[in-house]
Amino acid sequence: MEHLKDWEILKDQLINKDENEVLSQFFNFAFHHNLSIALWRHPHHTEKHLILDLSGAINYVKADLEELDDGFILSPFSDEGEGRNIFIHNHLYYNTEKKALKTSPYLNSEDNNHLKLEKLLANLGATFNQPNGKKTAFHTLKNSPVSVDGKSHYLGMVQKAIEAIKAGKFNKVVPARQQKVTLKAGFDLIETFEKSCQLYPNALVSVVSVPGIGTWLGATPEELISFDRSKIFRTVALAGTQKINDESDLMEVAWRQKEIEEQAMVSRYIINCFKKIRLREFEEKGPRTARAGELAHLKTDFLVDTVATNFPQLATVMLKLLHPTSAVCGMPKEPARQFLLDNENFDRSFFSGFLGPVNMFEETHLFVNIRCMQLFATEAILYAGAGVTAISDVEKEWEETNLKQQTMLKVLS
Ligand SMILES: C=C(O[C@@H]1C=C(C(=O)O)C=C[C@H]1O)C(=O)O
Repeated sequence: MEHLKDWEILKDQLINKDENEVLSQFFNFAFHHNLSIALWRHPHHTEKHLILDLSGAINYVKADLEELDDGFILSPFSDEGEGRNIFIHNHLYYNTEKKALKTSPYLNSEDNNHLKLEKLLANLGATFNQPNGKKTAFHTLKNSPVSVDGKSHYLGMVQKAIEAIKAGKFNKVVPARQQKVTLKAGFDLIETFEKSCQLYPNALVSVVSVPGIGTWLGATPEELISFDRSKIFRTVALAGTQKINDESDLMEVAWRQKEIEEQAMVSRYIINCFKKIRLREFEEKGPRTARAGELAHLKTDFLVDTVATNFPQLATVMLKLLHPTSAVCGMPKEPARQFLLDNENFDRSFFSGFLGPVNMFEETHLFVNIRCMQLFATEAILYAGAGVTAISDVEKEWEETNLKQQTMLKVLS
């Protein structure tokens, strides 16, 4: 195949280049050719994965994991009609440690796209021949959302939530808010991604950029579901927040009743989902304290052997039941979601949705999209929510959203 030859040349060009420059060139290429691109680094790992979708289309899919090819999924908080999930195909894969490039079998097929793809690959080769020097380009929406409510609106909403809980409408709700930040003059997407990787080793750090949809960057500590090569399913109950510093000993962190109950609700929610599908054999570990940058959370791990339980579609089934979890929406789910729709005054879009690699090297790792921001040409919108229960204090919940937004403010500074 002709293009494989091009590909080998490209590989030679990449091998001696600076890592950030290579990543930046991939984004510039995606921007100029209107292609979707995703870059991510797993928690506790150093290698970075990048995929490029050469189809030039926005692919909307259902989150049926068994049906999907290998790629990266980006899903909104609210998926009313289902099928609003965006899928980035793994047509082209780059790994920073192996310096390896892999093309999908799709590229070798003789279909109509073949010539277009060959041309794109040749162009990509040319991109790497040019000196970079410029900032990284990325897809943006023209207008950033206009309404960003301030503190008084948030405090009012939390107060209203507490009253609704006391009136028995629901047990917990997670009101969120936006914060608009002007990007500093020298802002660079790849440098910001790198800084996030360094600051947040326990997080899934990712950047996703899709034409007509925009660009999201985040460092999330919250795994929604994972399904690995040994067919083990995992999920976590993560909630309760307090500030810690770099030297804090996690064993020494003490929790108040409010956080203990709040997190127990998330655990109960997961166990109820298992009950609904009559799954009795699951392992539960925790809760214990987990670090997310300068924040501590309470975390319980759940694990299921899908071979032993004979439940190969567990990940897809649980994904539908779990999302949006009571960690980012509330409990029970429906009245909490309705409260958020009625009171938040903004579209959460992909905030508190989920994202991550699907069927990549036979593994799927989906995370809740928190500690993230939506990037525009000159500004970013940061998002954060806080879990409200009957014994919440309005000022403390506001402060908690500030602490969570610090995660991204720190990488922008
Ligand atoms: C909603 C967010 O985080 C979630 C809510 C938490 C809480 O209420 O204590 C803690 C961790 C996350 O599950 C966020 O970061 O915006």
